[in-house]
Amino acid sequence: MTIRANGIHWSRGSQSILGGVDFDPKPGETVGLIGPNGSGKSSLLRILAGIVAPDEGTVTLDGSAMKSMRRRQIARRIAMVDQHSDTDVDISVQGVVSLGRIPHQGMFGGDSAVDARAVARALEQTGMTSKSHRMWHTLSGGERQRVQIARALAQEPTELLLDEPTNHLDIQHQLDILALVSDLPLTSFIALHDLNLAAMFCGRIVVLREGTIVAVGTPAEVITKELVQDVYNVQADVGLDDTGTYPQVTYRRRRVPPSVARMSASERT
Ligand SMILES: Nc1ncnc2c1ncn2[C@@H]1O[C@H](COP(=O)(O)OP(=O)(O)OP(=O)(O)O)[C@@H](O)[C@H]1O
Repeated sequence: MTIRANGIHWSRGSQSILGGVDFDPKPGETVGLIGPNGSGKSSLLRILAGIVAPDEGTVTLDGSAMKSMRRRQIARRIAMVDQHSDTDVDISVQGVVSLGRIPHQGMFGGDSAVDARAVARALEQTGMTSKSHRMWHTLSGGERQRVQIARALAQEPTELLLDEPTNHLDIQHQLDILALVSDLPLTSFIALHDLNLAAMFCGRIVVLREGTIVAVGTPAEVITKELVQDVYNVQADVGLDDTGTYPQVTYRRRRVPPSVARMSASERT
């Protein structure tokens, strides 16, 4: 068993952000969460991570309600990388990644050899070993992203939640990080905007629109030209990759409406 969402509702003020989300992933599967801006992907990930409590519904971990679990218990299982991880503290790359070990340490610290091995492995997996002594604030955006992923891997979670993990990454690192995550023997939820990467690396795709799930299935079942048109209001062609394994989307360029085309550049901004 793994994380399960049952009838999740979450509102802020008068805005309903998640309106009844049910999802029951298979242990070990890589789930891609896709949907337009503001459709509720980050909110759902934060609820699944136990960071935010839903107004209605429950999240369970191996059948136990997460709200009845202690923070540390949850942190030993679930690691999350959100979109805006940052710190003002003067801390090295190694220091950031070592934070992932805290849930496994008791009052007097943990097994330092086990912790050091987990940190070294996570740095290696994310290609950050050579920068382990650099200070966090000197890193590029993509390097910071990889360090946050290393921190989550050092946590040795059984469930990994990643919110737009490929933001800031060059194409090589996008492919490497998603290949790494999809090969790990853990259940992962990855919010992604890139439908082609979602199709390549996720075993199942969940599509959110305005806080509700509108489609769930394998990439081939879900990523269709009709869905891209319906959910994103974009025309696209959807074929299969060279190996015939997963769908690949080619977007059609939108025609600029004549009224906008006639405007000068300064009027457009
Ligand atoms: N704490 C909050 N208070 C008020 N509104 C919120 C809060 N968190 C999220 N929202 C709103 O909920 C909606 C869903 O936001 P969320 O960040 O979950 O969407 P998303 O699908 O991750 O979007 P994006 O693709 O742009 O990252 C948005 O309209 C957002 O403004």
